[in-house]
Amino acid sequence: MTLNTLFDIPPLNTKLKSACQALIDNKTKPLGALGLLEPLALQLALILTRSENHKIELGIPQLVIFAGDHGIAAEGVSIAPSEVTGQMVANFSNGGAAINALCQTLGWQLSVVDCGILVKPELDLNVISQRLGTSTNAFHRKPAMERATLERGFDLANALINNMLEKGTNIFAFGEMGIGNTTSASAIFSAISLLSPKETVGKGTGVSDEIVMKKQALIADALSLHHKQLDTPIGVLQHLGGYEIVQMVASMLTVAKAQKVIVVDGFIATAAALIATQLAPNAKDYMVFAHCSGEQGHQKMLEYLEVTPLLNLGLRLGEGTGAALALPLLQSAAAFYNDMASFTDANVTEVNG
Ligand SMILES: Cc1cc2ncn([C@H]3O[C@H](COP(=O)(O)O)[C@@H](O)[C@H]3O)c2cc1C
Ligand SMILES: O=C(O)c1cccnc1
Repeated sequence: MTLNTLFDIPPLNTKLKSACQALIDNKTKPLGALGLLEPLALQLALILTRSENHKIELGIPQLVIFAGDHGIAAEGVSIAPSEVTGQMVANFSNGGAAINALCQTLGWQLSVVDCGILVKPELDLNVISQRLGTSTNAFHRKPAMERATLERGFDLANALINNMLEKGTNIFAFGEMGIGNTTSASAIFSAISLLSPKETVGKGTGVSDEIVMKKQALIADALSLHHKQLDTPIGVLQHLGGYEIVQMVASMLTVAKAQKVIVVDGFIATAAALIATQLAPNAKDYMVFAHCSGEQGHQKMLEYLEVTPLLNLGLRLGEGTGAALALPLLQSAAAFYNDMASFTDANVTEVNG
């Protein structure tokens, strides 16, 4: 597969827009009274239905966690060493992480993908192997990865998601695990937005102010080292990204190309969404932004993308937790769209003019 085949994403079926909006407006409630659930229902209808008489049918939702290790972690940019990435992968497989508890409660199907972590997971773990290496290069010294590695990551993720699409999945969320990956996500955001690292770097797992300054300095070094290669989204991803971020970008593009729903998680997932939308602007139409995380920089990233998140719970975990939590809101939007009566049907006096 060449990368470009994923950039050609069909626009939403805007011919349906006024009919679906009218259907929402004619339901027995004051205009707009269901708040953000209303544009959410409209978006779901435009993605998943083919006429205003059709219901929104959400299938079994699929959450995929992509894990990868980062060379930059050796600079001490996190509260944890890189080994914790692999330990958490085992924890996901054994059902003991926050995301397991949420998926279990909310009904997400969960898959875990090793995109390239320090030590290969034990064979008895339920982990899909799509390894691109053992760790990226520290990006303040070298490109995070080779271009061919990025392309291989696109192929692997594309094949995995196409397989899930063939089973009928129409709602996806992507989580990540990778010690040091908030530094990578901030670098990506700075390279694309041209905001200084001071504005894009936060505390990640909860590092000290001193480490925050170190993260900023490492990113500033990387931006100046690679500046000639940062003028395309693929250049940014190759030089500053991570193996898990590459596979998230490709997965998002694959889902958008298939015209299904992507629920976007926190800071790192939104950095992947940022690259995906730079590569294919129409991809944004298929994305629901689940939440604004506690990571400083996430709100600015959402503003840069001109999107409104559904939740603001101060989460700062990743793993797909924020995306998982948004599922009941998507289900509620579909439920009111599918099941509420119109003023005419219910014999209620039309109040919306
Ligand atoms: C035990 C543990 C579980 C996690 N689950 C997600 N993350 C989150 O923290 C990491 C990013 O933050 P930073 O850039 O500061 O390393 C990612 O792995 C992310 O998924 C975790 C981090 C830890 C330590
Ligand atoms: O917003 C996130 O996704 C996030 C924030 C801090 C650490 N890991 C993830």
